[in-house]
Amino acid sequence: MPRLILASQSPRRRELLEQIGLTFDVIPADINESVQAGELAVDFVARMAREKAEAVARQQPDALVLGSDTAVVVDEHILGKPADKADARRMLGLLSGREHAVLSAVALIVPGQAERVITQVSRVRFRSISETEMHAYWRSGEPKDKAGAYAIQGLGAVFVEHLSGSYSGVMGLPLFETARLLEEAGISSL
Ligand SMILES: Cc1cn([C@H]2C[C@H](O)[C@@H](COP(=O)(O)OP(=O)(O)OP(=O)(O)O)O2)c(=O)[nH]c1=O
Repeated sequence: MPRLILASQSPRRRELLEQIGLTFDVIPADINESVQAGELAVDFVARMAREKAEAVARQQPDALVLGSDTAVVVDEHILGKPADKADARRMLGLLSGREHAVLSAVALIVPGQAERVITQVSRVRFRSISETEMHAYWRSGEPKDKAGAYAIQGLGAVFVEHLSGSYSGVMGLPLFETARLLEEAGISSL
């Protein structure tokens, strides 16, 4: 069995990949995560997932490497992780009382093969969030390292009126798409 590496520092991604019974190592990728002028959100997340996988594959040329990226998109805004409390407040204000998209891309590099990327799109509708709740939510510590300043798997679940798409994708690693990529490469969960 070839070695599988998850190119991520995210504890959520590690838990999700463990959920489908895979054995793997974790090596975080250190890349520049800024959006290029005029770049569409779908292109941005796919490029980030690819660049994370490529950065680790350069150090580990014999391994299969998975990279992933998640962004929350509302209107033309791509929301990454909030810089501080004011930024989290801004993001939650944009998400309050309406629907947004969560884009999660996963890239797989297999030695000697063309790189593959799948981008999964979910739609999430939030109820209205009051100013008091935004402050309380920030104080919980949860928004800090999450795209869009919320976590569907945590306290943020109370805002989620409706989800269509992939719960694991919103959390950071779409498992259906990930399993499909790995199966094509000969790694099966079952
Ligand atoms: C929307 C949402 C995001 N998130 C998290 C998943 C990701 O960890 C993070 C998005 O940031 P990313 O920049 O995609 O990932 P990361 O920096 O945490 O990890 P790495 O780049 O090393 O792979 O937000 C949740 O945990 N729950 C949610 O509901």
